[in-house]
Amino acid sequence: MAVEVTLGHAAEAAAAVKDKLVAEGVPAALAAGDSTLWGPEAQTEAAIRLGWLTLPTTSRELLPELTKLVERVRAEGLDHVVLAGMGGSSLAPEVICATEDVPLTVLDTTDPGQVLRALGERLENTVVVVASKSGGTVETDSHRRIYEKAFRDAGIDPADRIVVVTDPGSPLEKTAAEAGYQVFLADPNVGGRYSALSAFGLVPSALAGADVVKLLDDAAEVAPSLARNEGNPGLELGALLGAQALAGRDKLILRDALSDITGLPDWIEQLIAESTGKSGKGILPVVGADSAEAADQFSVDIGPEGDVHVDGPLGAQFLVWEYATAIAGRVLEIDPFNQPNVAESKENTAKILQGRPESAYPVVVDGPVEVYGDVGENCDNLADVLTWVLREIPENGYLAIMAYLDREAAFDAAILGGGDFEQTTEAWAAADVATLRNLLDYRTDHAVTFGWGPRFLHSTGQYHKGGPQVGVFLQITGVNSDDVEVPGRPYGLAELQLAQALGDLGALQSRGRPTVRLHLTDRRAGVAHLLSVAEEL
Ligand SMILES: O=P(O)(O)OC[C@H]1O[C@H](O)[C@H](O)[C@@H](O)[C@@H]1O
Repeated sequence: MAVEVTLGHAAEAAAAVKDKLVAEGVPAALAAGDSTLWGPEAQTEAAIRLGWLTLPTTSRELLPELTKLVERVRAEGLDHVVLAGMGGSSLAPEVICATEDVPLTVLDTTDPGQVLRALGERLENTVVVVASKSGGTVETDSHRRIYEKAFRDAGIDPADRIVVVTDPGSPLEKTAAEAGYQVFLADPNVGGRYSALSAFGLVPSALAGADVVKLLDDAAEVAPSLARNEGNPGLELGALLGAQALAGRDKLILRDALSDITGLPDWIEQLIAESTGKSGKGILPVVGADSAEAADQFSVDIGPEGDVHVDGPLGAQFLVWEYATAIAGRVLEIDPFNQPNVAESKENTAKILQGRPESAYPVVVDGPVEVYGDVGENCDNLADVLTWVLREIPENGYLAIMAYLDREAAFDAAILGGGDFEQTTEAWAAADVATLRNLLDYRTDHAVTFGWGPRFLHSTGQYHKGGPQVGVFLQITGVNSDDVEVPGRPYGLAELQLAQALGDLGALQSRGRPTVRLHLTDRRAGVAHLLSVAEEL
């Protein structure tokens, strides 16, 4: 089944951009892997970043070894699959498994409570995929160390339970070889966010029980159309994204609209934000909003409905969105394969971990919520602070909420509450800090994004620092009652989590953008207070 892109009211603007791309011979050149399409400065990187175009075929080489691994894991009754991976090393498997409704525990967090929950769940039946292209990502390295210790403490040999996916020659490949872990080497000519159909997408998904052959088949079916000038969904979509951004509609509202796919917007968010958000330009994906409300926004729905929509099976969607993002990069004249500003927050975090964060004093304390930052003088309570934050958003700007908390904490509240489906959903929303996005969105026409830290650092984090400097940043941290030591490191997850939050805050502040940190001195009460204040604004 192919992918259908319906452009609705946006068709005319996209057509002009598409005609230019066709006249320049771009569709066939991109499909053939031409690394010159993004200009001389981008060429060296592009030359080693176009391997995703052929993954629907080349990834099949992995299947025999992967099938054997799946059989072994099944035979041993290991039915709790944990994936430790950040950004491009976990976002695709999360969508694949959610879509196929097979359970996968994704660890892309440094929240001690969230990691403890995963550790506490059926360790004796657990297999862990440690996925990192670079092999040096601090979160994933920490998770590997933590699970190694947990297995050893339980009398389990980590070599029986840890599977590694990485690039050839990475430090993780070396560590894995020394430890005797099974290693799947990924294609090094594929960047992290373009790696959905590589070993990074396939290994954890197959272990969790997803049909990865179908994924490759669906992608292979759409691949030939990507060389065409007409009937090329990647070209249509790329021209649309580029045309909208050039016209000032650079906030992309992404919605799941009655598709069979669950959660694709979160994967697209990383692909588009990291690929386009640089050199003061870019497209900001907004996940969770109901509709485009302002002149700088436009909506694309995933599924068969909506004015502008993209419909088709998941494997094909991956390839089409990757192609479209590369096309949008050409239209916007940026390099869609680098992420020049991601390292900055990581470096700040490393510095904070080496020293001690400077102690700061809250400018406002409102119940279980402490407020840090340069908020206006007349801010006496949380309501004033939130109002100030909303007023600071400039024309064509946006608000980014970034929560370094436990992504699953609200599930506990919902389960504890009992009740039917509706009551459970309500209890969950009332305890989920992500609900703040909807509440603040309701108070402004500007785009409001929500990201879980440190997950978003590997996604929209690039855009916030490298894209147009029109963001206002609301960071949320919380007290940790538990901690998890990171074996072999002088810090635990709680310290790492706070250092990541403060490291990114520093990077945003250095750009002169308004930044506020809300610190919850009691997490549950803090979230409840924050939501009730936002509701009353
Ligand atoms: O797979 P890894 O090397 O661990 O990288 C995980 C993530 O790290 C960085 O933040 C990159 O900007 C992302 O594109 C990448 O997906």
